[in-house]
Amino acid sequence: MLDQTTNLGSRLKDPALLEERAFVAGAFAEGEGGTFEVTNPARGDVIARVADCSRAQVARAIDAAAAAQRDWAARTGKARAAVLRRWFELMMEHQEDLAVIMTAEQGKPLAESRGEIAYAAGFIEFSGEEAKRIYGETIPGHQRDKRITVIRQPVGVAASITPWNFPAAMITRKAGPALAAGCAFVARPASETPLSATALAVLAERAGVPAGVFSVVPSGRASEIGREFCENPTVRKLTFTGSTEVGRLLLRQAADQVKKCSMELGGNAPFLVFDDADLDAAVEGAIASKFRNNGQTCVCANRIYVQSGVHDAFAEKLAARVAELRVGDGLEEGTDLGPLISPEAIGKVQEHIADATDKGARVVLGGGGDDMPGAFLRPTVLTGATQEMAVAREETFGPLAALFRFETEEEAIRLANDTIFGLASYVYARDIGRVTRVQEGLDYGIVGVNTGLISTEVAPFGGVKQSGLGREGGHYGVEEFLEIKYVCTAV
Ligand SMILES: NC(=O)C1=CN([C@@H]2O[C@H](COP(=O)(O)OP(=O)(O)OC[C@H]3O[C@@H](n4cnc5c(N)ncnc54)[C@H](OP(=O)(O)O)[C@@H]3O)[C@@H](O)[C@H]2O)C=CC1
Ligand SMILES: O=C(O)CCCC(=O)O
Repeated sequence: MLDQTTNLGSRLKDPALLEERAFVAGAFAEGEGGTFEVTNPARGDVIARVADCSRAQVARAIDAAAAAQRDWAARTGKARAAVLRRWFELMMEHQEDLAVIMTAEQGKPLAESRGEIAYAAGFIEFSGEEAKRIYGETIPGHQRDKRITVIRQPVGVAASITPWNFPAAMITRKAGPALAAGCAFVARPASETPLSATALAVLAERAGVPAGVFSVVPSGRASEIGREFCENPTVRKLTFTGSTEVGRLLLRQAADQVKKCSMELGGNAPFLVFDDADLDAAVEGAIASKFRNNGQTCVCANRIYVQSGVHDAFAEKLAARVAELRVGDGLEEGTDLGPLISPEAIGKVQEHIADATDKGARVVLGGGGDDMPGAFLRPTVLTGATQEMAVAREETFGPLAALFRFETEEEAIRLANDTIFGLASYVYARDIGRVTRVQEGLDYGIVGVNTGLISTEVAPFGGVKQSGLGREGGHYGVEEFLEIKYVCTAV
């Protein structure tokens, strides 16, 4: 173990949560592929060497899941709920340690990491409660001697591939509902952020999740593990969060076995501010949405459309608020914006800024050229953005607030929908008729009305168009892990 790892461990009340091994079939194990390095994006130093699971090791985790699932699925919903409740409680008891681990590997400020742990634990809690309510149905028979019943059963072994931007919540948002439904689960975390996942495994074991029901297989070989999940017939459900590009690839690979898939893919969220909006609230909403996780979420406002009558006032207020945001190491209290996940991620933001300014946009604050070391980037606000710019077509995934001007409601809806994506969208207005028309006109899976924060474990999160398939959260999330069986009985 490296010095920095030891240092990180010494910050924890429970150093056993800092786990570099994989969790396969109920046991912590070294990686058959050796190890891969995890770095702290705020400093660029190596903080851990984590087990690099081989494809064969992942196959064994899948076999163990299949074996463990039979008993897990046979338990009552109440019994599964009790285990999930304990897992939730342990996450909250260790919230601070889990947050420190997350910030060290991901970079987000501690306050956001604490928030993510509560959010992540919420999925385990909520899904566990839903385990008791996996109801069937009776349907009046189509003939005098026929009785029709519908039952819901677990889909089988589920496997996940998740990104680095929410190292805990993207796993629990899938694993919680899967376990509630009676599935066993194999999680492959992003190679940048495996430590939050292995810490979850430590707590799952302590909570009494049976051996094999939840495995964590970190690996530096994403495409190999993706192939195993798609080609191994024991995996009946693949659930992925990440880029649309990788989502498409996994869908193609999963097609050969007609595997059930949930895909939570890229976004390009429009944030509409109308003339009648409460401007101060709209500015706060834009800050919350745009700069959460330093702009690195698929629901971050990517295109801020402001109606002409309030455009200049909004731009001025927004720039003033953004100027107050403190950039720094997420482990230091008071930091508002941590580093980006990697120096490469900075490149994409800078490209978007350069492309926009080349095409006529004006930088109001920031600008991307900076002498800060590491993966840091000061936030930028620019005006005069248009649909032709890269920032209008692709998600920036960074701290760039691009303002577009519009005149009419129809134009705003048209511009907002002018994208292949359809995950989250936001509207600030006070006229109830306008709000209703706009929320109905937006081709998105999620609409925030007069709020910039829409994420919660109780609601169905997911997108339309190329933003994905399926929903996560609430009872909808559990349904993604259930099959419907119709039974026709002659009496
Ligand atoms: N919808 C969302 O929430 C997210 C969207 N994105 C978008 O994607 C862009 C790129 O980010 P990035 O992190 O590279 O996203 P990716 O889609 O590449 O990565 C997401 C996950 O998929 C894994 N992965 C990558 N390639 C494959 C493959 N061939 N088969 C199986 N799994 C694979 C990654 O592994 P590994 O970590 O080893 O690369 C990671 O665990 C961002 O700028 C953003 O626009 C990114 C993250 C989340
Ligand atoms: O960006 C993502 O990966 C989606 C998760 C965002 C959220 O849950 O709010």
